[in-house]
Amino acid sequence: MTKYQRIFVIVMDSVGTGAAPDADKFDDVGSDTLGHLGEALKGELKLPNLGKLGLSNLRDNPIKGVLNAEAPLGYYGKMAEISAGKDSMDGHWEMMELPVTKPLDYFPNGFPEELLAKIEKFSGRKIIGNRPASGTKILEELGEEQMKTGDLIVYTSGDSVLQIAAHEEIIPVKELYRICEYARSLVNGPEYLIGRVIARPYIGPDKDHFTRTANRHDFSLEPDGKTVLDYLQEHQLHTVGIGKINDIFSGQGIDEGYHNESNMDGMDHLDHVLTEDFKGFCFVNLVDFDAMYGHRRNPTGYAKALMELDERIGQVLAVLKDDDLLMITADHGNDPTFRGTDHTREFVPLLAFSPSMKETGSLGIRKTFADLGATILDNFEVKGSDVGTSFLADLK
Ligand SMILES: O=P(O)(O)O[C@H]1O[C@H](CO)[C@@H](O)[C@H]1O
Ligand SMILES: [Mn+2]
Ligand SMILES: [Mn+2]
Repeated sequence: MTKYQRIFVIVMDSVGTGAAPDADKFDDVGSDTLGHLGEALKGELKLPNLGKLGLSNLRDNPIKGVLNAEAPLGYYGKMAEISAGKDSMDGHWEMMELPVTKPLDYFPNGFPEELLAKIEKFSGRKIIGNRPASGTKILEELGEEQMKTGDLIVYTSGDSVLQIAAHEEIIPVKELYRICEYARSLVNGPEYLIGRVIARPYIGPDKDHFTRTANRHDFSLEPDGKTVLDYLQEHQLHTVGIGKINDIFSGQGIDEGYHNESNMDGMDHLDHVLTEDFKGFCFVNLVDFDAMYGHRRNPTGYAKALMELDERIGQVLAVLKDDDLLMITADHGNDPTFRGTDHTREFVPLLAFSPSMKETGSLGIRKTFADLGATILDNFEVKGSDVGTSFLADLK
């Protein structure tokens, strides 16, 4: 029998909770997004609702400012990742029981000339940049040049991403999307296999005033197999994607999709979906933690965004029905106090709550993010790929 009618999963993008067992392979030993945020905020990181759900309980050492709940509301644990990379796509696909086992290509020394030449020919524009960079820093360096020449700014990071930044008034967003779509078609393998081509539009008069807009668009690889979303859809269960979810899965397996302008806009969409009557799964991604604060190595902004979310979580808890299940997690780390500006290979939190729960407790350390997807399928009695292990029976 279906235990929960509606399952909601909120992915707090990049909110990791301590270096993963394989962090050494990623040069991320010592990273801890939540732990270091607590320290940076010197006790001022107040997360009463996430705290009640067990956000500190799931750790060996509590987050400074976030007390261990004596009686947590629900179940808590943490999950390790088995995917080859530490990008959003790896994390989300793995949650949906499709871990990325083949390492994707990344380009620490920039993209090959031959690939860029094709993009230049297609677009009729020259390419500048072509190196790993922070997306805001590279605008400071090359944005004004782009405004004069109309060249494309191409850059990457430690992830498998090809990012194209373009001033909206110089290269219209539609044109940028067309160029990105073309670039996407060049990197679906076998020669080059890149996780995401990302359009990065921005506006502003000069280098001190450039801001990136919500017209960011991620062109992801299409999932190379069935995900939990597909299995649910095949069984007439409703699937909703809020925020980057639609992009991350190339729309595959998603019935209803919402684009987010910000974390709070994403929570507004969730509030709306919470009023809908359906049987199925709503998957929410909140990207500001990552894009606005993690990569920018800004702990204060990161903490403020978490506190804003915490307040909204409180409101969500108040409207959940007995046959709803809410799970909160993350897709990787992005420790804003760590060296560099890349994601960090970390455990992610796992919080599970339903008003109907009679007991509370630990879900332990899960070996893969796929346990989350396995639990969702188990709930709806749908058979999937069996990559993960369901913890449905533990939720009492
Ligand atoms: O520095 P910005 O442009 O935010 O880019 C970051 O965003 C990408 C996608 O999350 C990461 O790979 C990193 O490059
Ligand atoms: Mn992410
Ligand atoms: Mn990121």
